[in-house]
Amino acid sequence: MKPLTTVVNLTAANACVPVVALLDSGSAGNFISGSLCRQLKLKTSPSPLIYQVHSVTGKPLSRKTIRRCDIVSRITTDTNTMSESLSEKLSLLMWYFMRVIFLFGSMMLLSLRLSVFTALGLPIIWIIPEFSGRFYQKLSVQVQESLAKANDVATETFSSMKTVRSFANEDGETERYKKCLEGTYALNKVEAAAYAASTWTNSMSSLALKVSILYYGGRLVTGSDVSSGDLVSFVLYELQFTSAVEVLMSYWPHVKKAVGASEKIFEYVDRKPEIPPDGSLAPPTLKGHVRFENITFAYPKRPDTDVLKKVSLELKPGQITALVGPSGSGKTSIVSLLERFYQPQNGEILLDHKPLLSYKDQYLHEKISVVSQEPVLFARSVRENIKYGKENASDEEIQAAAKLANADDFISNLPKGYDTDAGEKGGQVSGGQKQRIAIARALIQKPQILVLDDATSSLDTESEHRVYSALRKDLKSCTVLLITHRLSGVENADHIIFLREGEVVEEGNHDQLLAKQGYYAEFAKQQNTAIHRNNAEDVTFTDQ
Ligand SMILES: Nc1ncnc2c1ncn2[C@@H]1O[C@H](COP(=O)(O)OP(=O)(O)OP(=O)(O)O)[C@@H](O)[C@H]1O
Repeated sequence: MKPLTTVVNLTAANACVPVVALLDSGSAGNFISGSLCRQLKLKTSPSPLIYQVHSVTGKPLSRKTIRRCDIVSRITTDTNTMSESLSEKLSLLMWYFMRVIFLFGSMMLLSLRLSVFTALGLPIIWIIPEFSGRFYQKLSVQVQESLAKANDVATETFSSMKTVRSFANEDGETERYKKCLEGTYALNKVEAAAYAASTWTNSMSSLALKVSILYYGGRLVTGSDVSSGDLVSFVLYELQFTSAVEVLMSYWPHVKKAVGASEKIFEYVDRKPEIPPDGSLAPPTLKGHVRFENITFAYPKRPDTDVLKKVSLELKPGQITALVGPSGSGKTSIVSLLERFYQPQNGEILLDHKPLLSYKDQYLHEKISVVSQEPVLFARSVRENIKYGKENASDEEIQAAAKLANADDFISNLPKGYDTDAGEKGGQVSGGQKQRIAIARALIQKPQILVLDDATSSLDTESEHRVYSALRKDLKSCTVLLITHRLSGVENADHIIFLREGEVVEEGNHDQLLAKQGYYAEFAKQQNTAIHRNNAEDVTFTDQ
């Protein structure tokens, strides 16, 4: 790893350089690879963001919520520290340790008194580096944390570049990044000073020991207790001995640090997820009948706020069930529970009359496909995006899924058709096109339960209608949960559940709910008013 100061000097010059520099240096800026995650068997659990943050010495710093980037940089830093120390420094430490033993034995053969005198002086060269080492170690943790923070800012800025630019806030972000780097730089200077001071005190203490041995040895020679030849041999051995002890001293903090880092890594590996382990059920056929029974749920971050209160609902196979309600009423939370990302505090979720908990996690995620409002596409071709998760899908299957999602026409009109690059996070296709590719990606899995969480919000009414008609025709036995704010979508549903402040307040079909003149009727009225208002505005605009 390059010295940190080099990294910081590089980073100060240009906002783009540091990321590269940090990545190259293999320091906290590195991203953990998926394979490493798998090797460490890290579970991306629902409450993924709650971890205990530890210093590299393994002591808990505080129980707080940290971001993914923090976890990523912490794990990469710790794994780097551990692998470096174990591969190189531990073997050197063992070699020097054997050397110290051998040299001290030889010294004892030459003069027992001088050897005892040397041994008495050893604590001096032990204690001073121990204290300076602790201080240095504390500082290096701070430097790593500060680097991780700077890296967070860079990552966030680059991944939201469009938003940054549209608010003309490039300078603001550069300033934010600069401030983080300045903090790191300041810490680096202190770290460098501490390093110099500890090296200096180490050398001075061992020099003091050598001088005292020479003085005491001289007196022993004068008193004829030791021959001058033995003293010379002893001093030669002692020089080797102290330099070996110095090397041991300098490597010791690294090994201690590696022990702390390894404790942390194994703590992650052995971490017990806050949700109960999954079951073993993976039946060959699944009907897709879902029941929520008296579900009460609060997010771990806000344990006092129940977002779902005694919710009971049923999703039947072959039916489209629409979940409607004001923003924040808990619709997406229901999906998260169905995906087993969280565990409800009370109540039970049943899938085909068996507790959701008894199913294998992977099986559940194969059988349940969720398309969200802002699906994530990968920077690969449209074809690769559609067959994501089903790598062996044939071209015919890809096209069939795209047709179902009403995406085939626009994909065929793209410059390279299905081989057109979707761009980073799907940046080279429109919002509606992105949603249709995501729906095709979900459909190719042939899920038994399909959840469309505002997944057609960017489609025009005509395209939306075509998607629903195709779904209705093709997914006859599939359970569809449709979350939408648009009346045009809800009207396609067989059953409608109205959620308000975490409670099911009404359910039935469109006509039944309209007749009730309750919340749903009000929702429909508002939608119609909005449509009329939009139409009127369009007319006025055209007149002008
Ligand atoms: N990860 C979270 N941690 C804590 N609270 C959360 C979390 N996610 C959502 N909430 C809160 O839970 C409540 C329900 O959110 P949810 O996303 O389920 O609502 P929604 O009905 O899907 O809203 P929308 O229609 O706007 O998507 C909201 O008050 C929200 O602030």
